[in-house]
Amino acid sequence: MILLFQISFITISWIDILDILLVSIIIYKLYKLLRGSVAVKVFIGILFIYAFYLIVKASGMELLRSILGQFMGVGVLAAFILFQQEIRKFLQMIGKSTSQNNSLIKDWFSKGKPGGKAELNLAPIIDSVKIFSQTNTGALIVFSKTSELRFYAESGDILDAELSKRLLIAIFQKNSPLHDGAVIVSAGRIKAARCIIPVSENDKIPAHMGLRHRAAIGLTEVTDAVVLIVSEETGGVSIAYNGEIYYNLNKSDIRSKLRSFIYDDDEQIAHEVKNIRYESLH
Ligand SMILES: Nc1ncnc2c1ncn2[C@@H]1O[C@H](COP(=O)(O)OP(=O)(O)OP(=O)(O)O)[C@@H](O)[C@H]1O
Repeated sequence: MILLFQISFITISWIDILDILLVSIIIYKLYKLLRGSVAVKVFIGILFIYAFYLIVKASGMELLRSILGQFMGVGVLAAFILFQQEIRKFLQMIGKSTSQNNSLIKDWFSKGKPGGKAELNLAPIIDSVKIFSQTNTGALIVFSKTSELRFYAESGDILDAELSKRLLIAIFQKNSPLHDGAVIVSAGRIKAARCIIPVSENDKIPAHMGLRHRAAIGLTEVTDAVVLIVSEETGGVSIAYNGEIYYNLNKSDIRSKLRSFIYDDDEQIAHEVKNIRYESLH
């Protein structure tokens, strides 16, 4: 092992630095994920007990070490049961960044080749959203990017139908059996309707945003999907992406936001477009 430096009797190597760095990143990511939820208190409690266990172990207190050791063994199992949802979110977050990197590599290789990315026809979406907004019809439309979102599509009814204004209007009509939940659009087709998507637990989401908006934000926290929301209450149109929500959008904002987020095009410029109400939830 390559020795880096020594502080009294402790020798520190590059591996130790890397080890500390990786553990700090994992703890920070976990804390960020749990922040605002009840689980954060349990997480901090476990961290304290573990730190205490390490001190007891290093100081050679055998009896206390063996008691705490037993507790830590059961504690790991208990943590898996207690944090089921958070662990799933954490793994989904890792999966999200991995699939984004894969798509970057794919895009890089497909540069210049025609048909690298399927072109989505935005006209039926913009036209139907205009009608939903004018008639105060609630709608939740998910656009998949690198993942087909099969898991979420299967929570609803699979349609695999051509994307059209008429079909979108028929689905979200208040007396339609498919109007509840989200529609998933993937590869330019309506994959499924009545889908259940994960609800965000972010406590920075304004109180006036209900479950429809929370679910839209929630899905974009764990996938790279873009979600369009029409409020049943106000007719207002919002777009959620990457855990953030952009609201009170007009027709041209909707078009430009959808374009920039779905095709990762001019994302930064779109961020700075004036008059767009943007809620930073991070
Ligand atoms: N987890 C979910 N997945 C998919 N759809 C959901 C989910 N939770 C709620 N919804 C949809 O949102 C509707 C309820 O919306 P709610 O009124 O609570 O939200 P909201 O954000 O206040 O929207 P609105 O402004 O339209 O009232 C449900 O009827 C359902 O269609």
